[in-house]
Amino acid sequence: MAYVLGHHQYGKAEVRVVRVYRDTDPHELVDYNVSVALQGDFADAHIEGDQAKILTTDACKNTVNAFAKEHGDAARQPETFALVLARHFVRDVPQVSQARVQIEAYPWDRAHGTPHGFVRRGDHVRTTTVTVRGDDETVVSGLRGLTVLKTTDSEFHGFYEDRYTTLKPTNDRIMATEIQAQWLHSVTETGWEASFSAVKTAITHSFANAYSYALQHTLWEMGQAVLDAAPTVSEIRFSCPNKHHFVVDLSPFGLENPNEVFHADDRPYGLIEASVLRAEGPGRSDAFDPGQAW
Ligand SMILES: O=c1[nH]c(=O)c2[nH]c(=O)[nH]c2[nH]1
Repeated sequence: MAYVLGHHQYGKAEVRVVRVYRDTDPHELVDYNVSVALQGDFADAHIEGDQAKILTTDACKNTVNAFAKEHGDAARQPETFALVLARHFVRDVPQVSQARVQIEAYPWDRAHGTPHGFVRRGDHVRTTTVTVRGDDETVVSGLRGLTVLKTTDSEFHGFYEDRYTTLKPTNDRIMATEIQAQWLHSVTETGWEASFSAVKTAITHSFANAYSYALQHTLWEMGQAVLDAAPTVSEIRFSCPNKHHFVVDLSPFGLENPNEVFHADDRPYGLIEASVLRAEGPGRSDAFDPGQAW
């Protein structure tokens, strides 16, 4: 035959499951969007139309929902929930050789101290990508949608110029971005919530405090801050749009504008991406969500 089947995987994407812990007072909840991708002995489904080895994607969805009850404790953290799910698919379904479970976790805050009222927190989404292949397990945590801005301590000048370059150099500008980051752990067990919080704090602290000569420079500073703060993180990858803020020309109105009034442009945007990793650490590119622009 002239053709061979290349990479293939399948599963259920975006199972929206909310788990309420009613046996606690006050109630607690987690709110997840779970995607499962399986690899294994599935070529016959493509080539022969033979479904004998296909665990249905419907069963994948059912497993996610059932595990939210049966493994309620694990479900409290996205990383542990993804681990029990991925281990199940690999260990209990013989034809599955690799399971990747990705979870987006939507944070909720308790409303006004009530035991059962919540307000969805919109400042970021927490993410995880867990991959299990035999005994090999990788855990990547992440966040997206974390929008940050600083009103000064950001310069951009000295750049290469060609005949199409019109950008004016600046010694003082607004810098803003919507941070998307994923970081690889060298462990599969830790206090996931505390770990997430330490990384998020390192990112925002570094963004706010480190003097910036470019968004590229800020990614490098934030990456180092995370590796300093989290000894069990071996690599962090950033994908950050430069949310340009342009100084509005108020001279037609006889007004000066010393960096006070800006137009917040939404597109196009510079997209700056970088990975920061420990020099001695082994790279595990296969652990990361390829959905991020890598
Ligand atoms: O921080 C920046 N990095 C760039 O590469 C770039 N390019 C650009 O036009 N503005 C900026 N800002």
